[in-house]
Amino acid sequence: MAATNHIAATPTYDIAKVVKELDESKMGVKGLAESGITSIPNMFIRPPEVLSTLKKPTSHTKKAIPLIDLSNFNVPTKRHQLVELIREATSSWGFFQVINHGVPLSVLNEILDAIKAFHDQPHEVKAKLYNRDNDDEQGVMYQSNYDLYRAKLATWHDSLTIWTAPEEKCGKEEDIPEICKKEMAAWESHSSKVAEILLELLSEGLGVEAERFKKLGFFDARLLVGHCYPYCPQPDLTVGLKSHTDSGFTVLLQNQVGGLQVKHCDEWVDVEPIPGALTINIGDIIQIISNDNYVSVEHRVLAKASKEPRISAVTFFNMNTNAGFEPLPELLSSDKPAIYRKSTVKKYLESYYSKGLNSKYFLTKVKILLAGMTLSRFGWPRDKACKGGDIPEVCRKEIVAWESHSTKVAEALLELLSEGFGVFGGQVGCGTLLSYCPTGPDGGNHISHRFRLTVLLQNQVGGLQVKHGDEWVDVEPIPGALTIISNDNYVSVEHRVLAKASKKPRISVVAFLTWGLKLILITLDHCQNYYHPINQLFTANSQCQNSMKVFSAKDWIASLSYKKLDCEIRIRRGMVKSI
Ligand SMILES: O=C(O)CCC(=O)C(=O)O
Ligand SMILES: [Fe+2]
Repeated sequence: MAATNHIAATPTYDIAKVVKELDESKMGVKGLAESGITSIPNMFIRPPEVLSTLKKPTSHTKKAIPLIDLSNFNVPTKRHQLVELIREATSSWGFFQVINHGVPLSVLNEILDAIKAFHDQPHEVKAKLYNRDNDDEQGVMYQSNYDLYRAKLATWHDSLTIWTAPEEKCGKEEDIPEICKKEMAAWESHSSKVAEILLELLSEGLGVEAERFKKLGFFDARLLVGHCYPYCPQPDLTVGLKSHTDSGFTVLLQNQVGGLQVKHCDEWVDVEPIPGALTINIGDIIQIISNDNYVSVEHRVLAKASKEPRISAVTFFNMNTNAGFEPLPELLSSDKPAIYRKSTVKKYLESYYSKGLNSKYFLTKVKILLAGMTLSRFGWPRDKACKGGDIPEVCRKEIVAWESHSTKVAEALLELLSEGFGVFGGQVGCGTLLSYCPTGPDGGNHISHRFRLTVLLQNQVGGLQVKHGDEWVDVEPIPGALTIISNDNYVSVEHRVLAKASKKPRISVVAFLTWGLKLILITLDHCQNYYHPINQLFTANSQCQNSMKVFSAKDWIASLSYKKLDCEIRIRRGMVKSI
């Protein structure tokens, strides 16, 4: 304990070492809290961009996740209304609370008390159960921070986890701690009944047969978790559980301490503890299966300075690791094509862990690409050029202006590149493409077009991604910025556009020319953040590192004499480096 604090104060802080120390001590964060520390070790301190979101907004009308009364679920005349309420809640919030769900209050109180009693046991008792199997989680495990080694930082919680299905992962009867065995069994059986009712109602909400989710195997893998979020001396510097999404279907019971928050319209909304209520949410795989009719929403738990710990009992319902999933065919039509490709739970889990529990990353990976609507106007060669009068009047003036401006940018860039690379000749053609991506995928291929240089302007919706190594990286919308994409003679940069559930369509306007390098972002206005996307795109060992550059407007204008940039390009002999 003292060692951990000592390390926290040392300037050369070896996070991996401290994490290992905490793990090997088997004391959990509860042990740490009880050791009398007044400040938390550095490994728990979240970055400023997270800490700034922990403060409560001062003047908002308080939002709350939907609260749904399940008493009528078996009344045929009321069922439709209930289905609608649940459909609405799951499509807009991804979360809701239920009351009158049929689980006796005594069962709820007993499981919370039993989980607390488990965590309250002396260190020596719990330490015997403390184990970590990062590769194949199964059986019964007690541990602090189940993602301790995968996540970059630790959070303020300890958990007891018990697998109850499938058979081969199941915790052995004798391994389940006596202190909560009976209560865990009752919680599992009752939470499963609630899950069964709700998965039926969710199926009906999609207009598919009531048993659909059950038949897909959502009861095949079951995990019970008893979380404990103990007293934290500095709750403003860390979180109880970091922001994440779940994978399948989750039934959660919390005690009265609170701290669970759900992200809704970019705001963190408290899930207020309601005596007797259960909190329900769907995860990423259900979002995919429902073809985005239901949304999987980020949530987190705040750390608290309350003496009473937050306790939660959670049952996760999932498909088996080897199961495949894809948007339900019943939901698809030419108007509503599949938004996601087929995948497997195994791939989902690999992606989840490889990205430090970033589950949403998987959704972008399996998202089908959009072709969108396109309108082309080719300025060159002449035989391909459409006549001015062919351009729809609604955007004629603007397209002509865009074409002239983007061509100037491109020409200046081409001259620079030509000088820098020492290549001349070839034909400079220009085409303009307006792209509008409302809904609907093309089911198709990543774009890697034949034009040498592309000048692209996008609105703030985002969705453009560039392939960098094996990863798809977002090209963040920056107000006033143009994105330059190019294929050089040898390497072309694959890029694509994601489908979005945003109400606003993605709009982009693109000019294609024949020459270029790989990817450059030019900011045309004063934008403090123009390094951000480029930093994301850079990694130490990538080819892209040598083929991208951010130009500020100032640099760009200054460079029109071509001296400064030209010099830099020449030095790199054909490679453009970052500034
Ligand atoms: O303890 C809680 O309320 C949240 C738990 C949770 O989100 C999880 O384990 O995935
Ligand atoms: Fe969760």
